[in-house]
Amino acid sequence: MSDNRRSQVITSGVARSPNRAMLRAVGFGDNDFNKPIVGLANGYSTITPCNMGINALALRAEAQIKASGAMPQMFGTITISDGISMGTEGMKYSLVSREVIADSIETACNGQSMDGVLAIGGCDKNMPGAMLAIARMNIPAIFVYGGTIKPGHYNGQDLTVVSAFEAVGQHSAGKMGDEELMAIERNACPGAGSCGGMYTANTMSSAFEAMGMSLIYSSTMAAEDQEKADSTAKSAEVLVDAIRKQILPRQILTRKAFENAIAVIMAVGGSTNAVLHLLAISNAAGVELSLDDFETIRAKVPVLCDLKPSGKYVATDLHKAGGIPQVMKMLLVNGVLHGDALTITGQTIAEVLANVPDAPSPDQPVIHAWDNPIYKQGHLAILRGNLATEGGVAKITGIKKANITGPARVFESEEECLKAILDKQIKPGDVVVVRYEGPKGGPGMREMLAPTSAIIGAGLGDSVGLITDGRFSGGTYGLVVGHVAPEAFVGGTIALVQEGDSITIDAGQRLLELHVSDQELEKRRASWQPPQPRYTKGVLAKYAKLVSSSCFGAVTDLDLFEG
Ligand SMILES: CC(C)(O)[C@@H](O)C(=O)O
Ligand code: FES
Ligand SMILES: [Mg+2]
Repeated sequence: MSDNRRSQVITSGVARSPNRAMLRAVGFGDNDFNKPIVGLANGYSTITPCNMGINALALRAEAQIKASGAMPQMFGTITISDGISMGTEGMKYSLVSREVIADSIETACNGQSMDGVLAIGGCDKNMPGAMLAIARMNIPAIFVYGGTIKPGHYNGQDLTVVSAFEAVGQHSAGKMGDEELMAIERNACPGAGSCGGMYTANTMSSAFEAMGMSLIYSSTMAAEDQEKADSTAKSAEVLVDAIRKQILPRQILTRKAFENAIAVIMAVGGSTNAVLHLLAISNAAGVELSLDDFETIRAKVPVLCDLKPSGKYVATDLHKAGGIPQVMKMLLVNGVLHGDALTITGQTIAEVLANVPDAPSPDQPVIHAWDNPIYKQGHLAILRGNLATEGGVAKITGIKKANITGPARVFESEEECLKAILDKQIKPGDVVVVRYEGPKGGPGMREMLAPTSAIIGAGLGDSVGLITDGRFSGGTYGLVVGHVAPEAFVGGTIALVQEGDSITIDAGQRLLELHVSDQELEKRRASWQPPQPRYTKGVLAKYAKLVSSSCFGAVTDLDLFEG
């Protein structure tokens, strides 16, 4: 079978003469029509440091695809930078952009019968967006991460953009002056690359490396380093080879691959968004995966890496300490990683990791030894209770105790909540509720980074809980529970909470409970009115109409033609 098995429908036979005429105009010669056509989904954008270095990588990939005997066809994919839109109405487009990116890559590749795709992305949604498309299309594919930013420096501290979010909280709490705030702002983001801690972008790049869909070591390389460009070229070569061998994404994206990704996310202390994105990708790949699988794996996997947001180091430090392969090898030798899962190179995970030492070097502080973890179990816990019958996701890091019972302080939006924190209306012991920020209600589950950073900045991280039907940034930590489902907009119990009601968050018991009698809740439910949708036209309205519960990944194509 030829390597251009898909693209021959646009390149061969008399009837395709007009198609070939078009392709000749973009550089095809007589000998090129039997070569595979490789889509190059280029996430380049100048709006954000996360994606501004990607065009150079895309050009490198383009040259290598050609050199490897295939025909690269570049197209752009959009990006929404959470760091730019955070805290504004625009942030509602963030999760929505994941679907737009997936839809656009699927549309470009399937609409033009491409034989494979190399996707390059930098910011949070580029990665899951690309992987959704890859899983849906099931054509040979590889993901190339644009790379992490290097840390900024100020006063002997390493900075990331989240330092600036936390500085706002400290500034409002009167603990930081204007000058220091400005110095942090000026130094937080020193160049190109995705937000530098173990935030969402670095979490998802690590997950994809663990799943075998990116080359090893590639997910923690700095965007600006030469090795990033070299690894991009290598990725292009590996992809063309995978097209020849017809290694398909669904052979790689198996249940074992998802379990491996979850294990790595726990070990590195990754973002809550990974829960949402892996559920979404499993839906696209046709793999059974549920919230409970995260709990099962969490029980077996310790947090090994001391990384921001709650830890000390950034992704480039993890890279120097041995990167994701070192973490994976530790998980493998301790029996919590599937070594027989396939990678895009055609080798198994165990084969790819063969030369990685079983234990990390004792001369580095980032990756702890297996028997000296940061936390004995994973940090992403799935909570349930009358407030979250479809589950909620807690991130338990950086706090002294993982439970709180206190009075509800109810806010109908992120803005209202942030204002109350900055106005010092939130007191130790309070449980903040931010609702109508869910997949349908927001729509789009905004990330509550400004309120959670303001809580940390005000020194309330250990004494105030926060629950929301929205999401969190990878930069968030504290006593926080997101993805609370069912969401307020569809009449979930979170909609029925009243100011002053008692709420328990207990990560140890995995409980999220509203202490109001069933009878009283029934009464409240009977008088609850669904609110008007915030958007009735355009992409936010389309998303709100189609989107599933967060417990299925907040996807737009869950059961479109069922029942
Ligand atoms: C702005 C950030 C840090 O990128 C955030 O959006 C995240 O999810 O990690
Ligand atoms: S805003 Fe792009 S990775 Fe953080
Ligand atoms: Mg984000």
